[in-house]
Amino acid sequence: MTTMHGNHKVTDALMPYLQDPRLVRELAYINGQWVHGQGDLPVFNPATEDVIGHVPRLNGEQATQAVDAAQAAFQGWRSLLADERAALLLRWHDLILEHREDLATLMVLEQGKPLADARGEIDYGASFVRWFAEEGRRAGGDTIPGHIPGARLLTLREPVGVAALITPWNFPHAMITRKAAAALAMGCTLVIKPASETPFSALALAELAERAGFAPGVINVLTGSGAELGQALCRDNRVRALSFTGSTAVGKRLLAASADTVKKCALELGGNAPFIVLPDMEVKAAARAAVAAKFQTAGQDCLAANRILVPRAHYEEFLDAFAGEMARLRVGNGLEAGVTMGPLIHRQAVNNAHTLVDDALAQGARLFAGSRRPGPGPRFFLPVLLADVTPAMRVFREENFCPVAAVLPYDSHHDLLPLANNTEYGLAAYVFGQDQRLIWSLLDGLEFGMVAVNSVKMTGHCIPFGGIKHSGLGREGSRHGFDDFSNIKYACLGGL
Ligand SMILES: NC(=O)c1ccc[n+]([C@@H]2O[C@H](COP(=O)([O-])OP(=O)(O)OC[C@H]3O[C@@H](n4cnc5c(N)ncnc54)[C@H](O)[C@@H]3O)[C@@H](O)[C@H]2O)c1
Ligand SMILES: N[C@@H](CC=O)C(=O)O
Repeated sequence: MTTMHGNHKVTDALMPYLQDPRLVRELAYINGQWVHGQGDLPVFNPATEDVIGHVPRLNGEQATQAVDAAQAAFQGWRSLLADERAALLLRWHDLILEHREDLATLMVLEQGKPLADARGEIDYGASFVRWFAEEGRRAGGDTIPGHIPGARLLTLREPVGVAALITPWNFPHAMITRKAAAALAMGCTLVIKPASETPFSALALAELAERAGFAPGVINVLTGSGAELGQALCRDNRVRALSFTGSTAVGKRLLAASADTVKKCALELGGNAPFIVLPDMEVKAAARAAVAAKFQTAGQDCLAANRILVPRAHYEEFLDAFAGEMARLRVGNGLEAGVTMGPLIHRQAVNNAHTLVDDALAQGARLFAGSRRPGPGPRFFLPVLLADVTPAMRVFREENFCPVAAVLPYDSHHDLLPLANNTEYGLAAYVFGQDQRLIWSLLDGLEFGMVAVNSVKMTGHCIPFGGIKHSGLGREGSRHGFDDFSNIKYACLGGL
């Protein structure tokens, strides 16, 4: 059922939750128009499995129409002064924060994370919009001390043109703004394809961008099958940059599909973070940090501590402390006060979690704490602590992306780098301890794009976020965030 708000159809399932129901858009956004598709896709609340709304299933032809619109808008957008683009971005930023509560509530309803985490993501996502609005004012080129008599040498930093952004469901707001803000500030125009599980966060961003005054075609949002729409965007030669955040498997397919059109490809892919506890680390503090690093976003986080390495001398003590901290987690509907861990995104994710635990137990792991009983709904998985994990187990080799903690002992610090680096992934790693010599030895030897020492919090608008190996290409945020959306043009002015 729906209710009209002006010319705005809003699903009744969401009405009671929002101050501004017009933020809910059940249509895709192309060239400043809200459009239907070839049928509709349901959007589910993962905590209750209620259908909270529908979005259109667009086809490849409509993806091409979106690229048409972005291409048509590009010259006008890039020709604005950096200050003019910045003003629009800051207006968008302000509108996002003005609607923080509604955006966070909408995120809980479609993604499931606790409301406090959703509010945090809105703040995190908005911080990229402000950051790149300001950085865009300083994104110039260089002059070069020359080697050619009578010539002056310089570089110009130029927007690539139309950028396609394909984003995941686990951070349905911030993974869009982290890309979109950099691309827009640089002068690119956008075609955004959010995850089908969480389209409303993306469409609400488009609604607020429209209110901020972005011209038609500058920002376009497609809804529908990732495979169909993604392929259309990859094949389109006018799309000059593809920025993808998602699984390594899909990222590899998109990289291959972009080869024929030689696009700039930025890939933010999966992780398999080691969490290293050094022998001089206070055990209870290490356990508290490890629980926070493991169960953030119910483990559905690219930065989640996937493998926890503990010195054998403190092993059982750590397991007890970890179990005690894990027991404090409150699993439930993200809208309920006090809930600290929500559901997984779909039933398949729950099945995957059980399969990982079964595989580990079959190979000798210990179920040290936690329960295999059902949670408060079909998409819930209660936290589990596995001890005596080995590199032979899937829970060690794969990105778990669920609330299953995998802990293993080590005997010597010489074991740490071989264990930590024993993965195809290379996104993030954690080290907790005081021995500076050992910390620096690990910092030098860890094959990861980001290393956090004595801190679970590592991410933010000002840091170069990204991985190496099979965790991706490129960096988002920081001053490096423009690289994936710009080209450097060299100019040699001779005969002077
Ligand atoms: N490195 C990072 O910054 C980062 C951040 C968040 C999530 N992730 C990773 O994302 C993964 C979880 O997100 P997910 O389940 O949405 O990933 P996913 O790869 O299944 O989907 C990501 C996006 O790609 C689209 N997609 C799916 N198949 C496609 C195809 N064949 N062609 C084009 N597009 C396609 C989806 O619709 C979605 O929009 C995890 O591996 C996680 O580690 C990484
Ligand atoms: N937590 C990550 C998102 C990955 O899942 C971030 O902060 O970017």
